[in-house]
Amino acid sequence: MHPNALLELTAELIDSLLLFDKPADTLVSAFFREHRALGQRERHALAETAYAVLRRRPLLQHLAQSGRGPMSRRLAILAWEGNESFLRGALNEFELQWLQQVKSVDRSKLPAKLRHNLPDWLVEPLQQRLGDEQFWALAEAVNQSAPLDLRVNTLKAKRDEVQAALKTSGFNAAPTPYSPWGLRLEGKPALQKLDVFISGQVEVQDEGSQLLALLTEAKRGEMVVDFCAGAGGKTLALGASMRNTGRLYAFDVSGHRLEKLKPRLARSGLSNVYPVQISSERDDRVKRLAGKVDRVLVDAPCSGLGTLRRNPDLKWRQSAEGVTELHAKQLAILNSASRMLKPGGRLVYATCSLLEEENESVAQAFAEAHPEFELLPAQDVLAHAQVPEERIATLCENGFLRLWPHRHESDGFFAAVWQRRN
Ligand SMILES: C[S@@+](CC[C@H](N)C(=O)[O-])C[C@H]1O[C@@H](n2cnc3c(N)ncnc32)[C@H](O)[C@@H]1O
Repeated sequence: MHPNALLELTAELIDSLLLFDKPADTLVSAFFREHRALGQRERHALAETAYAVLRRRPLLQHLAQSGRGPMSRRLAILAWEGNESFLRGALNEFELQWLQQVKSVDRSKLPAKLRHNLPDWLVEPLQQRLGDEQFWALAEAVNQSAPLDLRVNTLKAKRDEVQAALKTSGFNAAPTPYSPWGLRLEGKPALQKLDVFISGQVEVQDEGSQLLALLTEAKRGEMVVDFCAGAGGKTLALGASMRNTGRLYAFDVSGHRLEKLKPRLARSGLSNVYPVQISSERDDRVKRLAGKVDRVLVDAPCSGLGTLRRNPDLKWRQSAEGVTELHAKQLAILNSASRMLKPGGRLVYATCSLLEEENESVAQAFAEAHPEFELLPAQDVLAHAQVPEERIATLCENGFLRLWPHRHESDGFFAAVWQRRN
């Protein structure tokens, strides 16, 4: 495709993303379906450039003011993530000079909000929690793209076998530092074509998500509920750690998300999973399981702010008011889900949010209302779960799991673990 045509298409995509009416990944997928002729490299440049605009929107909009022509084209030029000389082939004389001039701006002298590129409502709680130095490290980390992590399906293969098979196919992967199931790939190969993927030996799953399933420690023959299963990333990990025995219910209010679990289940070789669409957390099927379940994982709906590396649009689509509503929803789901546990049973509450309001504050409200649940320090649970002992301390704060993109190279996650007293 001619450079200018690709730049114009990129500007068109940016225009649609900046409406913020749908998730960016949904819009990008729909855009690629509409433009089937685009090659792999063109898609990469287009999507990465559009995501770069979402990541650094305040900075780029500020710098773009001095240019000419449609704003989305200026943003695409400034954020361009493809080949540099290809871009130059798309620019007119004015744009070439302008780009040169903008590149010479000393960005370290710009106001803080143009350097961290986060909305005010998010800056305050994060700065308060982390202090200045860590806050800036986090702001930098969430503006990078995330590595590609795989979880090895231990029902079908061992981690070192998959690592060797990937190497034979020309891909380098290293064991993840914390999860005993994880491999981190170099680059971003098209996995769908690889044998290890087709045969269900691996699934794509961020290392942080793997740690949530590890905290649940689902065992052979147990009755387990993944209460907010979605497309089943954690369900698959739980089913494998149950060695395909017992009963694993995958609940979710979204039938559409549960549908996406089906092909993944087929690849995984699991036959102990029962997907169930519930109407709400108060569904009769939830009530019927009261006091019967060994382990419940509540991977609650949340702001997703721990996944900003993958979903940078979330910082512009979420709000302080939205987070307050989520807190109430999370507590309601956790309360309902907790009733299913039998004495001695384990409850895990998790989010991929960075904010205390969705994390410690929900855990604290739950604990105050439920003295029948005793907190199990996350560091003790992780020590059982084959996470390397010497690394566990860095993963936990005040007895909770707390993962941060700038410290752990994973998405941001929180988890609290309780046991129901006898
Ligand atoms: C963080 S996502 C789950 C991701 C999933 N566990 C995974 O590993 O891929 C939260 C899920 O909660 C579901 N959800 C929202 N409200 C719910 C409710 N009241 N009861 C159960 N699930 C709910 C959403 O549909 C969404 O799929």
